[in-house]
Amino acid sequence: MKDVNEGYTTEDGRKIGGTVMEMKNITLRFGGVEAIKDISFDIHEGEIRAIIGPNGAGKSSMLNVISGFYVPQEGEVWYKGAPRPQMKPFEVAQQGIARTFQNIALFEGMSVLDNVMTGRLTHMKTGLWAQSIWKGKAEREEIENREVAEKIIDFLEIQAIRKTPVSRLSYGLKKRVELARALAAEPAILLLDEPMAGMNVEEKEDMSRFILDVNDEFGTTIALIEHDMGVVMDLSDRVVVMDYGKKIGDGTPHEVRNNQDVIDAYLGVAHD
Ligand SMILES: Nc1ncnc2c1ncn2[C@@H]1O[C@H](COP(=O)(O)OP(=O)(O)OP(=O)(O)O)[C@@H](O)[C@H]1O
Repeated sequence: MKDVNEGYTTEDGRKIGGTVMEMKNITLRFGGVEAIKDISFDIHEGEIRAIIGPNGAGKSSMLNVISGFYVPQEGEVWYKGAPRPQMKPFEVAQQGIARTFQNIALFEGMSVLDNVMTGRLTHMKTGLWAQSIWKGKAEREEIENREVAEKIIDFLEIQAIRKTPVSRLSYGLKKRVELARALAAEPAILLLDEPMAGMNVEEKEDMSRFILDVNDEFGTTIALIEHDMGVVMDLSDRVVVMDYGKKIGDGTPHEVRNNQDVIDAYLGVAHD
């Protein structure tokens, strides 16, 4: 049942692996509204894959299908060469798919470090019962989790605020802490929901750099959604373009930018 394609080489000479995830003929309806209409695309190991489209195009719905939050009425999600059975979002997370949210979803009263540690939950094997009878194992696990969290905090340059409650941070830093928490899960695929939304130019540049660094340093496969086309073009290896629930373009940023359907869709709507 393997359905893994070959890898490819990007325009700037980076080697990308084979298919790690495949959306096959996905249709998702909310009552009479078809949010996703028969869409297929793949995500390769190690690439940065963007899904873009104007407001209401169906991007969030697609991200929610990937993360297991929505179950499509038609189509299949294939992961690592096999169809993924219907599962709950936490089970999808346990399979190595982590995400950030468009509206920051951090524990505001907790420190940066504690928030990042919550990203390790899917890796914690020792339950409360085991902890009470086998303290050593729980302690070892705690130390390992702490090491991963600290490594990511260093990598994203947030050491100076590791003890600061999240409520006191700027918007841009909160977004970076959210990225840190998702990375703490050491995901195979990282899903970013409009990572640059609401940011100023400097914050956008910082976030772009960190996304590229994460992909480069950890080899993490990244799928992100964004409605601002400009933001993702420099960042992405390949781009899917959605409009009114349909896929209207799929290819390298260069190919997509020169696609007439994409140009029309973007010229036809107001942007913020
Ligand atoms: N839970 C829901 N119930 C009913 N309709 C929904 C629901 N979620 C999304 N929709 C509809 O599905 C369509 C696609 O919405 P979606 O949020 O996926 O688009 P989007 O591209 O992410 O938009 P944006 O850029 O504004 O976030 C829209 O018509 C929307 O109104």
